[in-house]
Amino acid sequence: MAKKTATKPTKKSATQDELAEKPVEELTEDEAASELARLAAEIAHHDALYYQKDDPEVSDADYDALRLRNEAIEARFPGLIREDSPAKRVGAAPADGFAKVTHAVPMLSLGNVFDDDGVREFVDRIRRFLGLDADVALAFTTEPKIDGLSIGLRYEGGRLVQAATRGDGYVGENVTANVLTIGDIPKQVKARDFPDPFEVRGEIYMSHSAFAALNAEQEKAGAKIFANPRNAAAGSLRQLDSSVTASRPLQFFAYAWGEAASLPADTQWGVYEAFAKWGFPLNPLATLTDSLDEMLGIYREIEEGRAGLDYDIDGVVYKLDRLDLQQRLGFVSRSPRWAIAHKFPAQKATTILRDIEIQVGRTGALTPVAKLEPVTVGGVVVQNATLHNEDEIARKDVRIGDTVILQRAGDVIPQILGPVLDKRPKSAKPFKFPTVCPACGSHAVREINPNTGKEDAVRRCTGGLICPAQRVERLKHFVSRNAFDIEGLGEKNIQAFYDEGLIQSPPDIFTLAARDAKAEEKLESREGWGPTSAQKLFDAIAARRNVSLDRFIYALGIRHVGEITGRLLARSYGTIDNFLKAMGEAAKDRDGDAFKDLDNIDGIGPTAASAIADFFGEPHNTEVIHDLLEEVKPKPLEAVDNASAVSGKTVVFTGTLEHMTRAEAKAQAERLGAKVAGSVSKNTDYVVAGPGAGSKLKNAKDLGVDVLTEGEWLKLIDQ
Ligand SMILES: NC(=O)c1ccc[n+]([C@@H]2O[C@H](COP(=O)([O-])OP(=O)(O)OC[C@H]3O[C@@H](n4cnc5c(N)ncnc54)[C@H](O)[C@@H]3O)[C@@H](O)[C@H]2O)c1
Ligand SMILES: [Zn+2]
Repeated sequence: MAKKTATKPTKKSATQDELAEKPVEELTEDEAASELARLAAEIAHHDALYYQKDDPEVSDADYDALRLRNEAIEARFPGLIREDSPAKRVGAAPADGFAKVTHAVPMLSLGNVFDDDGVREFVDRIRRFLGLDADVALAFTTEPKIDGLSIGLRYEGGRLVQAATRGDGYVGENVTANVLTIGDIPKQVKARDFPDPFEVRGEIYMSHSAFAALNAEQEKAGAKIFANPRNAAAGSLRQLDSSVTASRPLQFFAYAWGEAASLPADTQWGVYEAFAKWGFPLNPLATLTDSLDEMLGIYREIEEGRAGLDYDIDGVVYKLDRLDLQQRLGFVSRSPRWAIAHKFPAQKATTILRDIEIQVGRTGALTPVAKLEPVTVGGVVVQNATLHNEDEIARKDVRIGDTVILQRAGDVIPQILGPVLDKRPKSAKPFKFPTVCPACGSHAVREINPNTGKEDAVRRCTGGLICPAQRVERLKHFVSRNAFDIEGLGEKNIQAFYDEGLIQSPPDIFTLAARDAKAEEKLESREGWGPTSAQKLFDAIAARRNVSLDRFIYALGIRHVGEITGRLLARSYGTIDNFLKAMGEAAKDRDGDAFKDLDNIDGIGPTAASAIADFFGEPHNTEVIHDLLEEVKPKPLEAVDNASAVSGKTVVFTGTLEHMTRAEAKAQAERLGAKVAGSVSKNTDYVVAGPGAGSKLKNAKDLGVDVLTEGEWLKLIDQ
């Protein structure tokens, strides 16, 4: 187990922050190298969140700014371009859980331009590359750039045999079972001229209406809310269970191809026509033109019609029509020379930030929401915008009363880019993020990630059992199968009893029968209930008054305490009284022995240890537990052998064991009443050291702890 170190948040050093702000022209070579390293790491981090988890933590605009800065620095210092430069990469490698598919033809990205000049240069560059004069007409297809995720569909003998995501462009994820559930995508193409094999490529997307319906359902179920239709489409497609994908309405447009035995035409447009004939959906706004002015005109038409479309688009893609010329032009780095995306500018507006409201989610996360003077951005009235989290507010230094710049990009939730400093009222003070939960008054804390030593961006309420924002979810967890497992008290009944005020917190469950006996309106007279079913429920509840200690601990819903940790805690502390006493002390003093012992339990990491101490440091929680214990007497996990020679002793195993695995040795020791710790301290009674034992053995010797061989240990426990 990783030892707990001083977990002060490691703040980015001022120099690194300053560096990030420095104009590219002023960077020294050393600074540029360090900036490029930082950008490579930061962009890789965002790519993993965006492409693998479908859960970005910064807006696309912020992400694009990182990429642009990387490009600018690379352009000035070409000698410093890194092997792992983000400019050379596409997407992210496949996530775990999916089989990998190597693309026969790489699936790359597209270059971007942001204005008419960019498009002009793109066309000029093509002419220069091909050595064509300005009077030679060049035809281009124009079509909306769909904001979804690309997919490669491989057909053999006309049958869809494999579907793969783009991944890192070379290796994608096999999502065939999921794609088979998408109605838009032909599973079999009978046409005789359909190439064999043939890989059709295009975009999978989710419509606005489907997205809104999905999020409404997710919210009802307390599940993850998707930031935008793109994330929802990607999250829905990249499911390990294809029945989940089947329940999400995904759609498809074809616009490209990969490996092909032959092609039905020698132009992009000709292939599109064949796609349509074979039954693949083509975007109805796609057209063909041979004039630059017309391309730009079409761009504007599509941009104007954008708000009326039922799906997100973020630009227009131009592709050179002739395939022989595409072939000659080829690719540069991560994009083709013969195609480009003309991106729409993000829609921006300024307005006044009236207030910052803190919402508490069902997991206790505190989210700041900007309350704005209503303003129209891109045809939509906006009154709320996300501020993501505490650090984001501080970084952007947005204050209540500020005039702020608002942006609605492909994202459905508008973003605040920053304040207009000239318009800042004198009275505006930096926003103080609350450290108590606005819903229940409990402490709200930021966890420390033990791997990075950094604070989690999210602040969470610790009042799990009493926080109204979290209560129902906690109650559902409390009665769930691996916790109290009360038959007849499932999620539906808990919700109903909660809504009616019958059960507000766990102790109420156990007073239900007594209250019902006195009540005028009895449970049995409710719709769907009767005397038998009511009595059955009361009996089921009564049967749980002696639930085992591990279930009891797990039921409390402490963050990072799952069933296994619940069991470890129950084993280590034996009785509820011991446990509560130790946790009370651990909560009071993070440097004290009680906390160290907790942190030392083999299998409990520093994150869980802190979360447990936070939980018991919150008086609201201990009050609920106190009330609960008036009703419930948790029983120790399993009879441990108190008469054994090692009962009550603390033992540490280290090195290789020969007669049993580490897990077996641990379980056996615990059965005999010993505590198994992960590291050696002055409280350790025995260290059992096998071959290869290292620092623990040394610590034991330094501290004068008894060191046993495996054989000596077995003798001691009489096995
Ligand atoms: N917020 C974040 O953390 C984060 C992280 C990574 C990427 N991003 C965002 O993702 C985007 C970059 O992703 P990218 O590398 O996939 O590039 P891209 O999405 O800008 O362009 C390439 C993609 O466009 C798609 N496309 C849609 N319609 C098309 C059409 N008609 N013809 C051809 N291709 C079409 C294809 O899937 C293709 O792979 C940016 O918008 C970026 O902001 C955001
Ligand atoms: Zn709360």
